Amino acid sequence: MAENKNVITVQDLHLYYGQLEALRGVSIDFRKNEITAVIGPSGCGKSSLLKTINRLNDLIPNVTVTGTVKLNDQDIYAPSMDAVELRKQVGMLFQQPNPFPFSIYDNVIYGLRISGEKNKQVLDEAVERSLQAAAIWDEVKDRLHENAMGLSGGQQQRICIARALATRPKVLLMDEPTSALDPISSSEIERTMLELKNDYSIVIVTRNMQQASRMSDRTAFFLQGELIEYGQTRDIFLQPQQKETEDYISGRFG
Ligand SMILES: Nc1ncnc2c1ncn2[C@@H]1O[C@H](COP(=O)(O)OP(=O)(O)OP(=O)(O)O)[C@@H](O)[C@H]1O
Repeated sequence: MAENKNVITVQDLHLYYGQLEALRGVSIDFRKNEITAVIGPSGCGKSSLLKTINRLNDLIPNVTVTGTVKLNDQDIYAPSMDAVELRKQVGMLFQQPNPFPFSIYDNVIYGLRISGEKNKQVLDEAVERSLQAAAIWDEVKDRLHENAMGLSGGQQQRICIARALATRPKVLLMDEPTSALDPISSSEIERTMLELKNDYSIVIVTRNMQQASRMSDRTAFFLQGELIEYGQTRDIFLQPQQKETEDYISGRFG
């Protein structure tokens, strides 16, 4: 059997906040070891899609989800799927870096500690491995027990990446991860992402068209809760098939 290249498979996904239909029958696959950019104007459902993939929408009252979302072959909405376990496999990064007000070390091991890991050697190794992968080890290795809130915004965001990586996720969801950062910190995060895609699959929501075009392998364009066009990033940017896509990426709306 051919190896499945998709890490996430979404089929006919509808998501309602009360009466409001925020996702209208979305079917999309995200490939392994690729960066996929999700673009579209404000309110088109980008964040809702991301939150559906690690079931963060479970926390919002009156949300209804229909359709299927699979992580490899596991249905993430199956009753047997534990949401905490899922979020270890599908990590998420937000616009504002959100480290906990603890030490750098305790931030990184957070997910391992809540799953009961107590072995100091295992935790120490996870901290070094994750901070290395998030490209911040050299900057913080001598201050692991200082409060993470004392770091710059870009450093905090890389601590959050390390925190997500510590549980060895399969997928990283990133919701505008650089939009609150200065240009230098943003390019550090971008460089980190390009290294991470060797080992992880990344889905990034971005409003920055340059970022989408230089970082991603594939791009998905959404409008009013619908997937309008999805394909190789160069095709979406150079030869969009839909007029709405062309209008959006050329800055005519949004
Ligand atoms: N918690 C919520 N309760 C009710 N409606 C919501 C909620 N979250 C999002 N919505 C609505 O769902 C629709 C899609 O919102 P979503 O945040 O997914 O869009 P987005 O494309 O990420 O927008 P933006 O680029 O502005 O962040 C919008 O109409 C929004 O107002």
